[in-house]
Amino acid sequence: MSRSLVEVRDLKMHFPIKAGLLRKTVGHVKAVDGVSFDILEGETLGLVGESGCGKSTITRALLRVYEPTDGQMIYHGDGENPADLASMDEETLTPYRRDIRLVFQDPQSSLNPRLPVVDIIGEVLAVNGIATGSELRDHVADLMQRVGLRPEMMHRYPHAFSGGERQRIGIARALAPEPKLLIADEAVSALDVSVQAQTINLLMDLQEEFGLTYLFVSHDLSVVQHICDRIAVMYVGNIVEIAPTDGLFETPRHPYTEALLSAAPIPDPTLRGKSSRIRLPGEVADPANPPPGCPFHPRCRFATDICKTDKPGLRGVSTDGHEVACHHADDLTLANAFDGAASPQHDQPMETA
Ligand SMILES: Nc1ncnc2c1ncn2[C@@H]1O[C@H](COP(=O)(O)OP(=O)(O)OP(=O)(O)O)[C@@H](O)[C@H]1O
Repeated sequence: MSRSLVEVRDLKMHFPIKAGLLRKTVGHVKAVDGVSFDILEGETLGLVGESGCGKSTITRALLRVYEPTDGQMIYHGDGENPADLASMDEETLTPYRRDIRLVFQDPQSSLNPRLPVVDIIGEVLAVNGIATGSELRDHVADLMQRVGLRPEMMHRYPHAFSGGERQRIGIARALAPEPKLLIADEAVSALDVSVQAQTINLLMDLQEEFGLTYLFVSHDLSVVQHICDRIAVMYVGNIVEIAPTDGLFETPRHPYTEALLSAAPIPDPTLRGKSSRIRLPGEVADPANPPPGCPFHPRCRFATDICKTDKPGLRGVSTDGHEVACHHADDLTLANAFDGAASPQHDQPMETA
Protein backbone atom coordinates (compact mmCIF):
# COMPACT_ATOMS: atom_id res chain seq x y z
CA MET A 1 0.00 0.00 0.00
CA SER A 2 1.18 3.54 -0.81
CA ARG A 3 2.33 5.83 1.96
CA SER A 4 0.33 8.90 2.93
CA LEU A 5 1.30 12.11 1.17
CA VAL A 6 -1.09 14.12 3.35
CA GLU A 7 -2.75 13.12 6.61
CA VAL A 8 -5.71 15.29 7.49
CA ARG A 9 -6.70 14.95 11.13
CA ASP A 10 -9.84 16.37 12.76
CA LEU A 11 -9.82 19.37 10.43
CA LYS A 12 -12.30 22.11 11.27
CA MET A 13 -13.11 25.23 9.34
CA HIS A 14 -15.72 27.34 11.10
CA PHE A 15 -16.58 30.71 9.54
CA PRO A 16 -17.84 33.39 11.93
CA ILE A 17 -21.31 34.82 11.32
CA LYS A 18 -21.27 38.55 12.08
CA ALA A 19 -24.33 40.66 12.79
CA GLY A 20 -25.37 44.07 14.02
CA LEU A 21 -23.70 47.44 13.84
CA LEU A 22 -20.68 46.26 15.80
CA ARG A 23 -20.34 43.18 13.59
CA LYS A 24 -20.41 40.90 16.60
CA THR A 25 -19.90 37.17 16.05
CA VAL A 26 -23.28 35.57 16.64
CA GLY A 27 -22.50 32.06 15.46
CA HIS A 28 -20.38 29.96 13.12
CA VAL A 29 -20.89 28.20 9.79
CA LYS A 30 -19.32 24.81 10.47
CA ALA A 31 -18.30 24.29 6.83
CA VAL A 32 -15.87 21.52 7.77
CA ASP A 33 -16.48 20.03 11.18
CA GLY A 34 -13.79 17.54 12.12
CA VAL A 35 -12.76 15.51 9.06
CA SER A 36 -9.94 12.98 8.98
CA PHE A 37 -8.60 11.31 5.86
CA ASP A 38 -5.34 10.46 4.11
CA ILE A 39 -4.32 11.27 0.57
CA LEU A 40 -2.08 8.41 -0.54
CA GLU A 41 0.92 9.03 -2.77
CA GLY A 42 0.11 8.45 -6.44
CA GLU A 43 -3.63 7.98 -5.97
CA THR A 44 -6.62 9.96 -7.18
CA LEU A 45 -8.86 10.61 -4.22
CA GLY A 46 -12.35 11.82 -5.09
CA LEU A 47 -14.35 14.17 -2.86
CA VAL A 48 -18.09 14.14 -3.50
CA GLY A 49 -21.25 15.43 -1.88
CA GLU A 50 -24.04 17.90 -2.47
CA SER A 51 -23.46 21.60 -2.98
CA GLY A 52 -22.46 23.32 0.27
CA CYS A 53 -21.22 20.18 2.08
CA GLY A 54 -17.70 21.61 2.46
CA LYS A 55 -15.68 20.18 -0.44
CA SER A 56 -14.18 23.47 -1.61
CA THR A 57 -13.51 24.55 1.96
CA ILE A 58 -11.33 21.44 2.41
CA THR A 59 -9.40 22.22 -0.78
CA ARG A 60 -8.92 25.85 0.28
CA ALA A 61 -7.68 24.74 3.69
CA LEU A 62 -5.20 22.35 2.03
CA LEU A 63 -3.98 25.18 -0.18
CA ARG A 64 -3.88 27.36 2.94
CA VAL A 65 -6.11 29.98 1.36
CA TYR A 66 -7.87 29.54 4.71
CA GLU A 67 -6.19 29.01 8.02
CA PRO A 68 -8.05 26.08 9.59
CA THR A 69 -9.93 26.68 12.82
CA ASP A 70 -8.52 23.46 14.23
CA GLY A 71 -6.91 20.17 13.26
CA GLN A 72 -3.80 19.06 11.41
CA MET A 73 -2.77 18.64 7.78
CA ILE A 74 0.46 16.67 7.95
CA TYR A 75 2.30 16.89 4.64
CA HIS A 76 4.91 14.18 4.11
CA GLY A 77 6.44 15.47 0.85
CA ASP A 78 9.56 13.44 0.13
CA GLY A 79 8.91 11.37 3.24
CA GLU A 80 11.75 12.85 5.25
CA ASN A 81 10.30 15.73 7.26
CA PRO A 82 6.57 15.66 7.92
CA ALA A 83 5.18 19.15 8.46
CA ASP A 84 1.82 20.40 9.70
CA LEU A 85 0.55 22.82 7.04
CA ALA A 86 -2.39 23.83 9.25
CA SER A 87 -0.31 25.70 11.79
CA MET A 88 2.48 27.13 9.58
CA ASP A 89 3.11 30.84 9.23
CA GLU A 90 3.21 32.34 5.75
CA GLU A 91 6.99 32.37 5.45
CA THR A 92 7.41 28.71 6.44
CA LEU A 93 4.62 27.80 4.03
CA THR A 94 6.35 29.28 0.97
CA PRO A 95 8.28 26.18 -0.22
CA TYR A 96 5.22 23.97 0.33
CA ARG A 97 3.11 26.18 -1.94
CA ARG A 98 5.07 24.71 -4.88
CA ASP A 99 4.10 21.18 -3.93
CA ILE A 100 0.32 21.56 -3.74
CA ARG A 101 -1.32 23.27 -6.72
CA LEU A 102 -4.85 23.95 -7.87
CA VAL A 103 -6.38 23.42 -11.30
CA PHE A 104 -9.13 26.07 -11.37
CA GLN A 105 -12.71 25.31 -12.30
CA ASP A 106 -13.18 28.05 -14.84
CA PRO A 107 -10.38 28.43 -17.39
CA GLN A 108 -12.10 31.57 -18.70
CA SER A 109 -11.78 33.61 -15.53
CA SER A 110 -8.64 32.05 -14.05
CA LEU A 111 -6.30 33.16 -16.87
CA ASN A 112 -5.29 36.81 -17.12
CA PRO A 113 -6.67 37.90 -20.53
CA ARG A 114 -3.96 40.57 -20.84
CA LEU A 115 -1.04 38.14 -20.65
CA PRO A 116 0.22 35.83 -23.42
CA VAL A 117 0.51 32.15 -22.51
CA VAL A 118 4.30 32.39 -22.23
CA ASP A 119 3.86 34.91 -19.40
CA ILE A 120 0.95 33.10 -17.74
CA ILE A 121 3.00 29.92 -17.37
CA GLY A 122 6.37 31.69 -17.23
CA GLU A 123 5.33 33.80 -14.24
CA VAL A 124 5.04 30.66 -12.09
CA LEU A 125 8.45 29.42 -13.27
CA ALA A 126 10.08 32.78 -12.52
CA VAL A 127 8.41 33.28 -9.11
CA ASN A 128 9.53 29.83 -8.01
CA GLY A 129 13.08 30.37 -9.28
CA ILE A 130 12.79 27.47 -11.76
CA ALA A 131 13.81 29.27 -14.94
CA THR A 132 14.38 32.69 -16.54
CA GLY A 133 15.17 34.07 -20.02
CA SER A 134 15.49 31.62 -22.90
CA GLU A 135 15.48 28.71 -20.48
CA LEU A 136 12.06 29.89 -19.32
CA ARG A 137 10.71 29.85 -22.88
CA ASP A 138 12.06 26.32 -23.43
CA HIS A 139 10.39 25.27 -20.21
CA VAL A 140 7.06 26.81 -21.24
CA ALA A 141 7.33 25.12 -24.66
CA ASP A 142 7.94 21.78 -22.98
CA LEU A 143 4.98 22.21 -20.61
CA MET A 144 2.70 23.21 -23.50
CA GLN A 145 3.75 20.15 -25.45
CA ARG A 146 3.08 17.88 -22.50
CA VAL A 147 -0.50 19.14 -22.19
CA GLY A 148 -1.11 18.82 -25.92
CA LEU A 149 -0.74 22.47 -26.97
CA ARG A 150 1.46 23.71 -29.79
CA PRO A 151 4.45 25.65 -28.34
CA GLU A 152 4.35 28.10 -31.25
CA MET A 153 1.08 29.38 -29.72
CA MET A 154 2.89 30.64 -26.60
CA HIS A 155 2.73 34.29 -27.66
CA ARG A 156 -1.04 34.18 -28.13
CA TYR A 157 -3.51 35.47 -25.53
CA PRO A 158 -6.12 33.28 -23.77
CA HIS A 159 -8.98 34.47 -26.03
CA ALA A 160 -7.26 32.81 -29.01
CA PHE A 161 -7.82 29.39 -27.43
CA SER A 162 -10.92 27.20 -27.06
CA GLY A 163 -12.34 26.38 -23.59
CA GLY A 164 -10.61 22.99 -23.54
CA GLU A 165 -7.31 24.52 -24.63
CA ARG A 166 -7.59 27.19 -21.96
CA GLN A 167 -8.04 24.46 -19.37
CA ARG A 168 -4.86 22.85 -20.74
CA ILE A 169 -3.04 26.17 -20.20
CA GLY A 170 -4.37 26.10 -16.62
CA ILE A 171 -3.09 22.55 -16.18
CA ALA A 172 0.35 23.49 -17.62
CA ARG A 173 0.48 26.43 -15.18
CA ALA A 174 -0.40 24.14 -12.27
CA LEU A 175 2.32 21.69 -13.34
CA ALA A 176 4.98 24.39 -13.79
CA PRO A 177 6.47 24.28 -10.27
CA GLU A 178 6.62 20.46 -10.39
CA PRO A 179 4.01 19.85 -7.69
CA LYS A 180 3.38 16.56 -5.92
CA LEU A 181 -0.34 17.07 -5.27
CA LEU A 182 -2.77 18.56 -7.80
CA ILE A 183 -6.16 19.63 -6.54
CA ALA A 184 -8.78 19.62 -9.28
CA ASP A 185 -11.88 21.36 -7.88
CA GLU A 186 -14.64 20.88 -10.46
CA ALA A 187 -11.82 21.21 -13.01
CA VAL A 188 -13.81 19.76 -15.90
CA SER A 189 -17.37 20.74 -15.05
CA ALA A 190 -17.32 23.96 -17.11
CA LEU A 191 -16.29 22.05 -20.26
CA ASP A 192 -18.38 20.36 -22.97
CA VAL A 193 -18.78 16.63 -22.43
CA SER A 194 -16.36 15.57 -25.21
CA VAL A 195 -13.75 18.11 -24.05
CA GLN A 196 -14.32 16.90 -20.48
CA ALA A 197 -13.35 13.38 -21.48
CA GLN A 198 -10.22 14.55 -23.31
CA THR A 199 -9.17 16.64 -20.31
CA ILE A 200 -9.74 13.74 -17.93
CA ASN A 201 -7.66 11.46 -20.14
CA LEU A 202 -4.91 14.11 -20.20
CA LEU A 203 -4.97 14.35 -16.39
CA MET A 204 -4.68 10.56 -16.12
CA ASP A 205 -1.73 10.50 -18.58
CA LEU A 206 0.04 13.30 -16.72
CA GLN A 207 -0.46 11.51 -13.44
CA GLU A 208 1.36 8.49 -14.80
CA GLU A 209 4.10 10.55 -16.45
CA PHE A 210 4.89 12.71 -13.42
CA GLY A 211 3.85 10.38 -10.58
CA LEU A 212 1.29 12.95 -9.42
CA THR A 213 -1.25 12.61 -6.64
CA TYR A 214 -4.72 14.07 -7.24
CA LEU A 215 -7.51 15.30 -5.02
CA PHE A 216 -10.44 15.37 -7.44
CA VAL A 217 -13.52 17.29 -6.37
CA SER A 218 -16.62 16.85 -8.48
CA HIS A 219 -20.38 16.67 -8.29
CA ASP A 220 -20.36 14.34 -11.32
CA LEU A 221 -20.34 10.80 -9.97
CA SER A 222 -19.70 9.14 -13.33
CA VAL A 223 -16.52 11.22 -13.79
CA VAL A 224 -15.42 10.46 -10.23
CA GLN A 225 -16.12 6.76 -10.72
CA HIS A 226 -14.01 6.79 -13.87
CA ILE A 227 -10.96 8.62 -12.59
CA CYS A 228 -10.69 7.95 -8.83
CA ASP A 229 -8.99 5.14 -6.92
CA ARG A 230 -10.83 6.02 -3.72
CA ILE A 231 -13.75 8.28 -2.91
CA ALA A 232 -14.70 10.26 0.20
CA VAL A 233 -18.37 11.19 0.59
CA MET A 234 -19.21 14.39 2.49
CA TYR A 235 -22.42 15.43 4.21
CA VAL A 236 -22.77 18.80 6.01
CA GLY A 237 -19.11 19.31 6.87
CA ASN A 238 -18.33 15.67 7.63
CA ILE A 239 -16.94 12.68 5.76
CA VAL A 240 -19.51 9.93 6.16
CA GLU A 241 -17.83 7.26 4.05
CA ILE A 242 -14.48 6.69 2.35
CA ALA A 243 -13.67 3.63 0.28
CA PRO A 244 -12.00 2.25 -2.83
CA THR A 245 -14.11 3.33 -5.82
CA ASP A 246 -15.44 -0.10 -6.80
CA GLY A 247 -16.34 -0.94 -3.20
CA LEU A 248 -18.18 2.34 -2.73
CA PHE A 249 -20.24 2.01 -5.91
CA GLU A 250 -20.95 -1.70 -5.51
CA THR A 251 -21.61 -1.75 -1.78
CA PRO A 252 -22.27 1.66 -0.27
CA ARG A 253 -22.32 1.32 3.51
CA HIS A 254 -23.72 4.68 4.60
CA PRO A 255 -27.41 5.50 4.02
CA TYR A 256 -26.45 8.94 2.65
CA THR A 257 -24.05 7.42 0.09
CA GLU A 258 -26.78 4.98 -0.90
CA ALA A 259 -29.16 7.89 -1.61
CA LEU A 260 -26.49 9.94 -3.39
CA LEU A 261 -25.58 7.08 -5.72
CA SER A 262 -29.21 6.21 -6.38
CA ALA A 263 -29.77 9.78 -7.65
CA ALA A 264 -26.88 9.60 -10.13
CA PRO A 265 -27.70 9.02 -13.78
CA ILE A 266 -26.71 5.49 -14.83
CA PRO A 267 -24.84 5.62 -18.14
CA ASP A 268 -25.28 1.91 -18.94
CA PRO A 269 -28.81 1.42 -20.38
CA THR A 270 -28.87 -2.27 -19.39
CA LEU A 271 -28.68 -1.25 -15.73
CA ARG A 272 -31.41 1.37 -15.81
CA GLY A 273 -34.40 0.27 -13.80
CA LYS A 274 -32.40 -2.07 -11.59
CA SER A 275 -32.08 0.52 -8.88
CA SER A 276 -34.64 3.07 -7.85
CA ARG A 277 -33.98 6.58 -6.69
CA ILE A 278 -34.06 7.02 -2.93
CA ARG A 279 -35.74 10.27 -1.97
CA LEU A 280 -34.56 11.47 1.42
CA PRO A 281 -37.10 13.10 3.73
CA GLY A 282 -36.50 16.66 4.96
CA GLU A 283 -33.82 19.13 3.97
CA VAL A 284 -30.04 19.15 4.14
CA ALA A 285 -29.02 20.50 7.57
CA ASP A 286 -27.78 24.07 7.88
CA PRO A 287 -24.03 24.03 8.64
CA ALA A 288 -24.62 27.07 10.87
CA ASN A 289 -26.93 24.97 12.99
CA PRO A 290 -26.12 21.30 12.44
CA PRO A 291 -28.10 18.69 14.39
CA PRO A 292 -26.46 17.06 17.42
CA GLY A 293 -25.15 13.53 17.02
CA CYS A 294 -24.89 12.16 13.50
CA PRO A 295 -25.42 15.05 11.04
CA PHE A 296 -27.51 12.76 8.84
CA HIS A 297 -29.81 11.37 11.55
CA PRO A 298 -32.86 13.61 10.91
CA ARG A 299 -33.12 12.15 7.38
CA CYS A 300 -32.01 8.59 8.13
CA ARG A 301 -34.51 5.74 8.16
CA PHE A 302 -32.23 3.70 10.43
CA ALA A 303 -31.62 6.37 13.10
CA THR A 304 -31.94 5.33 16.75
CA ASP A 305 -31.42 7.23 20.02
CA ILE A 306 -27.61 7.04 19.92
CA CYS A 307 -27.60 8.72 16.48
CA LYS A 308 -29.36 11.74 17.99
CA THR A 309 -26.69 12.32 20.64
CA ASP A 310 -23.34 10.77 19.59
CA LYS A 311 -21.50 11.78 16.45
CA PRO A 312 -20.04 8.62 14.87
CA GLY A 313 -16.42 8.71 13.72
CA LEU A 314 -15.13 6.90 10.63
CA ARG A 315 -14.31 3.25 11.31
CA GLY A 316 -13.15 0.39 9.10
CA VAL A 317 -15.79 -2.08 7.91
CA SER A 318 -13.64 -4.22 5.61
CA THR A 319 -10.02 -5.13 5.02
CA ASP A 320 -9.76 -3.03 1.84
CA GLY A 321 -9.94 0.30 3.67
CA HIS A 322 -13.69 0.87 3.44
CA GLU A 323 -14.58 3.23 6.32
CA VAL A 324 -18.01 4.46 7.41
CA ALA A 325 -19.20 6.97 10.01
CA CYS A 326 -22.40 5.27 11.11
CA HIS A 327 -23.36 3.66 14.42
CA HIS A 328 -25.27 0.95 12.59
CA ALA A 329 -22.98 0.28 9.62
CA ASP A 330 -22.63 -3.40 10.51
CA ASP A 331 -26.37 -4.09 10.66
CA LEU A 332 -27.78 -2.19 7.68
CA THR A 333 -29.16 -3.71 4.53
CA LEU A 334 -28.78 -1.04 1.89
CA ALA A 335 -29.72 -1.04 -1.77
CA ASN A 336 -26.68 -1.52 -3.97
CA ALA A 337 -26.95 1.57 -6.11
CA PHE A 338 -25.71 -0.03 -9.30
CA ASP A 339 -26.55 -3.63 -8.45
CA GLY A 340 -22.83 -4.18 -8.09
CA ALA A 341 -22.23 -4.37 -11.81
CA ALA A 342 -21.92 -0.93 -13.29
CA SER A 343 -18.33 0.00 -12.51
CA PRO A 344 -16.48 0.80 -15.70
CA GLN A 345 -12.83 -0.18 -15.93
CA HIS A 346 -11.32 3.03 -14.62
CA ASP A 347 -7.89 2.15 -15.95
CA GLN A 348 -9.29 2.39 -19.48
CA PRO A 349 -9.37 5.75 -21.27
CA MET A 350 -12.74 7.48 -21.05
CA GLU A 351 -14.63 7.43 -24.32
CA THR A 352 -14.91 10.78 -25.96
CA ALA A 353 -18.36 11.61 -27.25
N1 LIG B 1 -15.80 32.31 3.35
C1 LIG B 1 -16.93 31.81 3.84
N2 LIG B 1 -17.63 32.45 4.81
C2 LIG B 1 -18.76 31.93 5.33
N3 LIG B 1 -19.32 30.78 4.93
C3 LIG B 1 -18.68 30.08 3.95
C4 LIG B 1 -17.47 30.57 3.35
N4 LIG B 1 -17.08 29.67 2.41
C5 LIG B 1 -18.00 28.69 2.41
N5 LIG B 1 -18.97 28.94 3.33
C6 LIG B 1 -20.11 28.09 3.65
O1 LIG B 1 -19.58 26.83 4.03
C7 LIG B 1 -20.38 25.77 3.52
C8 LIG B 1 -19.54 24.87 2.66
O2 LIG B 1 -19.20 25.57 1.45
P1 LIG B 1 -18.27 24.91 0.32
O3 LIG B 1 -18.10 25.95 -0.74
O4 LIG B 1 -17.06 24.36 0.94
O5 LIG B 1 -19.19 23.73 -0.20
P2 LIG B 1 -19.03 22.83 -1.51
O6 LIG B 1 -19.34 21.44 -1.10
O7 LIG B 1 -17.70 23.09 -2.13
O8 LIG B 1 -20.19 23.41 -2.42
P3 LIG B 1 -20.23 23.56 -4.04
O9 LIG B 1 -20.26 22.15 -4.59
O10 LIG B 1 -21.50 24.31 -4.27
O11 LIG B 1 -19.00 24.33 -4.42
C9 LIG B 1 -21.55 26.44 2.79
O12 LIG B 1 -22.64 26.54 3.68
C10 LIG B 1 -21.00 27.81 2.45
O13 LIG B 1 -22.05 28.76 2.34
